[in-house]
Amino acid sequence: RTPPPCTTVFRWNKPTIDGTVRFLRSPVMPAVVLDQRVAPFAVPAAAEDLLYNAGATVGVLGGAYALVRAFDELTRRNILHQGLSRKLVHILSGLLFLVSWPIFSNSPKARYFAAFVPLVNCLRLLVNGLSLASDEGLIKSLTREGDPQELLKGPLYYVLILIFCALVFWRESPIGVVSLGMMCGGDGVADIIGRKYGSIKIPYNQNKSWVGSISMLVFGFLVSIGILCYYSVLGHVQLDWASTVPRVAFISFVATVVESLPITEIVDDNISVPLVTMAVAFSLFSNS
Ligand SMILES: Nc1ccn([C@@H]2O[C@H](COP(=O)(O)OP(=O)(O)OP(=O)(O)O)[C@@H](O)[C@H]2O)c(=O)n1
Ligand SMILES: C/C(=C\CO)CCC[C@H](C)CCC[C@H](C)CCCC(C)C
Repeated sequence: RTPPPCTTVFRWNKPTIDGTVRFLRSPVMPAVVLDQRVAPFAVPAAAEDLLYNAGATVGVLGGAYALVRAFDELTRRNILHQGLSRKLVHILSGLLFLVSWPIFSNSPKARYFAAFVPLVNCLRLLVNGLSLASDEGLIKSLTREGDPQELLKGPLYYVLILIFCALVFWRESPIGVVSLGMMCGGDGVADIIGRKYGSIKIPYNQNKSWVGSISMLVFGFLVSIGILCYYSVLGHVQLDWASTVPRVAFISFVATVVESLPITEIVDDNISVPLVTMAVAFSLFSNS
């Protein structure tokens, strides 16, 4: 069948939802105009979409592996303390995962390809946490004391939240973005700043400090707004910023209060912070 006579802005074969191989001008990538009448052959869009997303998954998996290995190496060489390395992996993994979401296609199935990355890491954590294997680099860069069973707590909850946000909220909703912004960006920075400068403790929790909580509030808010701007520029979300900014600020405040509570012994921050953030964000954004 002769392809329709039309001119298309070519964007690296990023297929679209309705099955046509229609290309969108990207604010990020250079655009090349291609006349489909001279296209050498047409690959079914579904197959092209699958190959495209599979490639993106492999690339992001490689990035995840490289990130953990890099911090393992920095810890081995005593360039970074193990605790700081763990927190930096905590911050960067989730935020870079969010940054990677627009790489995937516009297909409704793209979120499953993205979620496969934290799923693979979830299996790595389970296998090593149950001592069925022993990836010393993984254990050293993701645990406080080098105990493999630590992988089955904070890190495991962390990747499960990444999977949940990718599948349930994906790029179209600010809820997943803000939840991960507060869990990864906010909580991670609270630890780093709080440990170093947190001499004035919070009255109701002597393990947390004012400067740590304020750092979480500010950094978590800025990261969430930054990622939402990034998604907005790429066309994944359309937000009324006049109402979005105060809503994200309020959500960040609530998440920070929850993180400051003396409940770590009962529920891990990697569960309480994102779940409360999701609940508040859902109530504030679901009617918009
Ligand atoms: N609002 C906060 C949060 C953390 N901290 C500092 O960071 C340390 C670790 O914080 P916490 O969030 O409890 O870390 P964990 O979640 O237990 O650490 P991990 O993520 O490594 O499990 C605290 O003891 C404290 O010194 C702080 O001062 N103020
Ligand atoms: C130590 C951590 C949490 C405890 O508070 C972080 C655990 C990190 C995971 C094991 C690795 C997760 C990788 C991401 C799913 C994907 C990152 C992709 C990006 C391109 C680097």
